[in-house]
Amino acid sequence: MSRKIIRGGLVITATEELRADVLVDGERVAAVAAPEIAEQWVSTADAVLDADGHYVIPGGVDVHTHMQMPFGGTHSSDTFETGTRAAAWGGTTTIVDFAIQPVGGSPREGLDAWHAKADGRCAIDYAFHMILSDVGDEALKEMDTLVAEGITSFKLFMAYPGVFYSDDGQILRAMQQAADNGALVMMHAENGIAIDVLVRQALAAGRTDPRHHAQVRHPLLEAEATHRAIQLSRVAGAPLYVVHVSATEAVAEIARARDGGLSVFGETCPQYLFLTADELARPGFEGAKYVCSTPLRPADHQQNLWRALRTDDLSVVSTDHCPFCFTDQKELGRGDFSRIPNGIPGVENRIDLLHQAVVEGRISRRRWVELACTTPARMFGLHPRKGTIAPGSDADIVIYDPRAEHVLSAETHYMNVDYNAYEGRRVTGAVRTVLSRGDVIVDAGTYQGRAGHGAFLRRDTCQYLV
Ligand SMILES: NC(=O)NCCC(=O)O
Ligand SMILES: [Zn+2]
Ligand SMILES: [Zn+2]
Repeated sequence: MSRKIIRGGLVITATEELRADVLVDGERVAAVAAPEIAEQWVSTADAVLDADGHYVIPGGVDVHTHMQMPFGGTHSSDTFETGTRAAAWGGTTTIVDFAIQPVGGSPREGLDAWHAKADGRCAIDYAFHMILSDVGDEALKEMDTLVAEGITSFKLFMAYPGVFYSDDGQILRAMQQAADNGALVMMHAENGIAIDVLVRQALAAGRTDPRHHAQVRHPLLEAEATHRAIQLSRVAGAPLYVVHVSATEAVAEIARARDGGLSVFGETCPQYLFLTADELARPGFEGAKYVCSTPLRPADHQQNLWRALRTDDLSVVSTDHCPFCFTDQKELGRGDFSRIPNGIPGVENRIDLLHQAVVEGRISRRRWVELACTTPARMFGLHPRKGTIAPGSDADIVIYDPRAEHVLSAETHYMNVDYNAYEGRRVTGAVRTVLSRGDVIVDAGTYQGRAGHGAFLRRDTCQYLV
């Protein structure tokens, strides 16, 4: 087993920042100690990684990705191989992707299909949530078995009628099951029935461009669904995690629930923090690159999202990485915005974008780590194995250069998609070295990882529940 020392860096976790060295023994962190104490490790080490002038942070945990996901007549363009490699380049060492129960099929079929896609192909460790798209007696029973297998969270959709949509009765039943088996229900909270009416009206009136995507997906329809999901979860006695929150009015619903002592949690994504609905109105069909749901919002929503991240009304920043190429996939919705495959790429850019928020004074360094690594790991039953740097944790570690500048671009990114949503944006801070379970997989611009290094993680249940 190889012993490595990471020397001279500033170790940042969600709770502290300290000048310390980190001893890695095999796949795990063996010790974190002051440099004078760590001095004695040097003679027994196989490698010393110099982190002078760098931050030493836990590897990122991205709990919302969609690799190779069937959607809108196509598949998201990153495979587990390309997507996890890109994640590694961007300092993320764990993803939790969404397996999908096929309509008319069982969650088990969905899980088997996702294992087949991911097994032997991932560069970093991975786990699955399960999307329930056909809630019935059998699927509800299977939830219990899946929890026992480490699939401890289930996403339901109040949007996309005819695709993933569940009605309120199905949602309530799934929540009741989760209240019994300890699973966490994740909600795509948009009123899909009302949205579909507005979509039909817009198309009939000839409003077919990408910018109408955000207009029909009204903030109040996000807020209404968020409110309804919270009330259903109260009736069921189950906790609730609302994914990709973008609207001020939806944040207010979550804040009110949390102030009332409910186990309700919110996630947002970099696209809602750094991009606005103006992107959808780009010339020609360019706006299609920015079609995702919930949609990008007008600029005034952003300051509320940032504030909610500071007050913990929003607790996690994930990417909802769901890439579709502009040239041949987004194209499917030319002339009808409702046919544009929904999703934005970002798994490679999250750590850098959030660091930019540190540089700009929006969040602290510890909050950066908490939002991107520690809380997602705790929320989804992966902590303390993932999301922190402590004796016994997996040695998933990023050595981060806080001063290096670089420009986000499709020319240089590793995601398998032909555009970057943040094209041309200059950021301060860059990943230098990435360790995944003790192995160096990225170092100084070279990739040393391999498909199949990443292992499937059986997760515990959410650690925020009382
Ligand atoms: N978010 C999005 O636009 N696409 C991925 C599917 C989902 O998360 O709803
Ligand atoms: Zn969603
Ligand atoms: Zn998603």
